[in-house]
Amino acid sequence: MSAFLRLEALELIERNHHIVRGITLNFAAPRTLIIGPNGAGKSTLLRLIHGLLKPSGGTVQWPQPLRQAMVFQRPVMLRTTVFKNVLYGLKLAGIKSGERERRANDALERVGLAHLGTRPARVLSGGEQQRVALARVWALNPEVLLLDEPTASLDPASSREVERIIGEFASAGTRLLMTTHNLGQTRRLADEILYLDDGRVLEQASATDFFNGPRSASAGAFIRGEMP
Ligand SMILES: Nc1ncnc2c1ncn2[C@@H]1O[C@H](COP(=O)(O)OP(=O)(O)OP(=O)(O)O)[C@@H](O)[C@H]1O
Repeated sequence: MSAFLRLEALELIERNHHIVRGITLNFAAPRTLIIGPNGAGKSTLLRLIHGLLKPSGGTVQWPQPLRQAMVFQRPVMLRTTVFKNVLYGLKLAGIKSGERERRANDALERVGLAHLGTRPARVLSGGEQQRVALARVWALNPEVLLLDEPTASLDPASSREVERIIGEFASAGTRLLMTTHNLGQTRRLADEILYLDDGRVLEQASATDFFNGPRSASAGAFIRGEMP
């Protein structure tokens, strides 16, 4: 597999604090899950990759430009209907009217919210709002989807529904880079694991190898639930 994304000596320093410490690696797997203890730098790494933060050093290289989208732990809903929330992203992306409506309908269908299209988005439950956020990115047909703890604020049933939709992105060929604290979810979704601790990548391994025998003491403790 050839890399679709390369990080070269990527570094982020904020107020003399090293948050990302010189990460060099290639991404080639369809679904990479980024895990590690609180404060390891997982969210920061995703933000650097998506261009939301400017690195202090090093580079983020896309050998071929890919359409990217990102989903956050807490979705931001515009003060309008569910349908218009999805339409708006398409408008920003320059998709022409007509095509926008078709795509928005298709995306809401895909996440199981077609019946809530006329509802104000901000009155929906957290789980439903996250599905609107996923519909918004589904409509944009991203080639890479970055997800930062997308189920962290959700109850188990909503989490599973969001996980199902994330699986649909993968089935449609969208590459996934995702952070989570849920090890069950990691096992269900990951092809590859990136284990971060204190701004460093301690392991990059297939999910099978990682769970069968993590090489670092930190990852071993993390899997056993023994992190402080
Ligand atoms: N803008 C900033 N200025 C200073 N420190 C920051 C900034 N952003 C993040 N940090 C610190 O960098 C470290 C990494 O944060 P980050 O949110 O990336 O970790 P994480 O692995 O995603 O953690 P969690 O699992 O708790 O979400 C933390 O110690 C955090 O407090």
